[in-house]
Amino acid sequence: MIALGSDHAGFPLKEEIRAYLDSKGIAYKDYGTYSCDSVNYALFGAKVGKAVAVGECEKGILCCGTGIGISIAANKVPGVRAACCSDYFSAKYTRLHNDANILCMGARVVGAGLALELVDVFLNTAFEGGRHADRIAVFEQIEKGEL
Ligand SMILES: O=C(CO)[C@H](O)[C@H](O)COP(=O)(O)O
Repeated sequence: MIALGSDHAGFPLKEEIRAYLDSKGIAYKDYGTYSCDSVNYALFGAKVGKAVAVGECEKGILCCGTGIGISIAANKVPGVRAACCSDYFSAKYTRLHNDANILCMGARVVGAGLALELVDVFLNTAFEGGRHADRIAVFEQIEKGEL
């Protein structure tokens, strides 16, 4: 299950992604927003972040204007590793090396064609583990205030 979310600026891109997931038969839960009416992106970053952190959804996809604000919000939720990406290499390597669990994109940055390529590689690339797992383990220590 994929958690989807956006603010008003990201809403049109979220709708493109929703249609793409439908066409691929990939299950998702849409946490809003549901129109172009102005909203606060942090609320939707938090909703999707929590859904992923508690295991309700395996991964998340978030869109705002830049992808940055909504990624900052999602990353405040312990257990979330949200990556704001606008190129293929980063979307691939944030899975391979960072085990990112939320992909964030800016609807005012990337077109729908590129965004769907990023979604595809993000959802279909496995974490490499090994030396990268040791590095990810430090995130948890930071979250617990141990570092
Ligand atoms: O990108 C964003 C946050 O990082 C927001 O989508 C953006 O700030 C919204 O701007 P506006 O209210 O002018 O539509």
